[in-house]
Amino acid sequence: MLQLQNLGKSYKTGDDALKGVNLEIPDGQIVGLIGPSGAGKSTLIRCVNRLVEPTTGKVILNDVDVTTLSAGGLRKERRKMGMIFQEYALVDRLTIMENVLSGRLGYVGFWKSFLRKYPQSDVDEAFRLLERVGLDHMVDKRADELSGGQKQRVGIARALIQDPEVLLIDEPTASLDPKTSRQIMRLIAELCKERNLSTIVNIHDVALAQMYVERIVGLQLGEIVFDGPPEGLTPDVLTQIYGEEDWEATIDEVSDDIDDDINEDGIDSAKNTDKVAKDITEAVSAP
Ligand SMILES: Nc1ncnc2c1ncn2[C@@H]1O[C@H](COP(=O)(O)OP(=O)(O)OP(=O)(O)O)[C@@H](O)[C@H]1O
Repeated sequence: MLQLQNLGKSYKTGDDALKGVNLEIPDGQIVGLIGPSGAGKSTLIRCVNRLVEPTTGKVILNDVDVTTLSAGGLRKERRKMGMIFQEYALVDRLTIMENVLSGRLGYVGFWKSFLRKYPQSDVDEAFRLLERVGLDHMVDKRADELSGGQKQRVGIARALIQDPEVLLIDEPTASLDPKTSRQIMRLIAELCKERNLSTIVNIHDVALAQMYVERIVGLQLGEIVFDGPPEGLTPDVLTQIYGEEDWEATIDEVSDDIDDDINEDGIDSAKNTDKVAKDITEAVSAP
């Protein structure tokens, strides 16, 4: 169970990005975080693993108060928090297998990881995970030879090899085409259930969120203004979260033209930003 208690973040610029957020996410539940640009979605996700330091409140993961941990304690706790990024944050020149194994960095230490000396059990688990995400036929391919959808599958396997208790997912489909986006969201929802993970997924696409998550939290100006099942997102509620728009049209987009071609290529508009690279390093870095 992940609990956020009165979580607040004020940036030095004076922006109050989060204003006393309270949220409980049981094991195995996937929560879709929606809201307009600037609502505080990324800030909330990054406060959970303290990539952004909260100003007030607590983050409690299975009885551990993450907010009061020392640097060493925090590094250990972050092993339990898998992160998945919009721009994948893979190392282009490494293979799929090496990228997945880099998720073990927090366990094996930097030098062993640098020299690629992973225990056989980690390699076996990486194979299992790559099979689960549908990439076991291309383990030796370089990351920069992959489509966007394939890169995100590697990102998912890398997060899972940490053996996390929580998944924090920031815009996993924003760089993907609609069909690949559905495949990735479906995979995330399945894995969350299979592994009993508390999951927060920050997602811009309301229709996509409605298809794959069981609970939606709507943020506006750093406050929760909706918390309920996808069916509760009526045009009135959406107007409250986002402002005026033709919401009937948005909700109608929820069609079920899904297929099972998991290796379908996605649009890869990835431009790995320094910020994301820094985040992933911090999120999995060794003690
Ligand atoms: N590093 C920062 N320094 C100062 N202000 C920031 C910083 N990061 C975010 N903010 C501010 O905090 C608020 C919330 O930003 P945040 O990125 O969390 O929103 P968001 O809902 O994720 O937006 P988007 O959907 O556009 O990514 C905004 O007003 C933003 O300008």
